[in-house]
Amino acid sequence: MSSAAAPEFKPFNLALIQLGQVGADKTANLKHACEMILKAASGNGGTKPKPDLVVLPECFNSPYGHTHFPVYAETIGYKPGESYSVEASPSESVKSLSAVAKEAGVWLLGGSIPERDETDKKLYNTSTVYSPAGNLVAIHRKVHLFDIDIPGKITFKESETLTGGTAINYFDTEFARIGLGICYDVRFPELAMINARKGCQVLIYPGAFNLTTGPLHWELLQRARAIDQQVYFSMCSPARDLSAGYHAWGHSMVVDPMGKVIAETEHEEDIVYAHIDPKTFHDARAGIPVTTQRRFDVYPDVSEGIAVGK
Ligand SMILES: O=C(O)CCC(=O)C(=O)O
Repeated sequence: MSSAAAPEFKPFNLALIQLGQVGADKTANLKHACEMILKAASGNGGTKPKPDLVVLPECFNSPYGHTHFPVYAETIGYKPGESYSVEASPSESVKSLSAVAKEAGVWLLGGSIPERDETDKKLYNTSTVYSPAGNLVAIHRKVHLFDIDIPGKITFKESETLTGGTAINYFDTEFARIGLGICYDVRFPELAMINARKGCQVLIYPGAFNLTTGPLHWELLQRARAIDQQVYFSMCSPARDLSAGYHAWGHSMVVDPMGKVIAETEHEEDIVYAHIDPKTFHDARAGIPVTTQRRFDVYPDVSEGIAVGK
């Protein structure tokens, strides 16, 4: 995490892994995720450009549901601003993701996993991010917990076992500043707004919408966040598994700063590739200059005084 000026936005290639086969066996889930990361990083065996950044979905190492979180939770022990040793990490998932990021030579946004904090004894839904050298460089704990009740359709209560994170997070690469969020976080424009104002050119949220809200809101919310912040916006979902307790919508996608969906898949396991072009970002902001037309004399700047990553 850096509070310095954002890196110059350069073209890069992104790959989203819409991961399937997420079952009860965590070691098998991790093994499959690592195989798919290597496949994505190879550009699908050379048919696609090698990605600079690879992304996994929300809750990729365990079944999704509040009863599973305490069973699968791992201690990570990452503290922003402090050095972190992957070798000494108590987390099997951190060790595996670090090793595969290094082997593949890519930035890796490792979806999210249930995390147990040994200090406050609480559980979080946490993303971890790795550099191509395999260093753990950032985490994001889902801020807004998925507690909804649509009678006859879907009732879900993450807060039965999870606690919401208290920080807004991004990470810097040599090609962009990337803002983080997880799934339900997309419904809260303030989070995206703050990261965009802090210089993020790209926002990526691992997510797992469902068959009720997915068809209505998954694409709409991403296009809304892309347009209102004039950033690239992307969400990476698990594949749909109708034999699992939670049925994910799938449709992992990438939206450009004009709100155009530039890459998308259906609901099976797949890898979505996208080329991220800063020209679209600069053209959107030059042509529709809302980023310089804000009226902070009429309403407050929500990013004012927010320390990202703290
Ligand atoms: O916001 C939604 O409709 C779905 C959110 C969700 O599935 C999640 O936060 O995990």
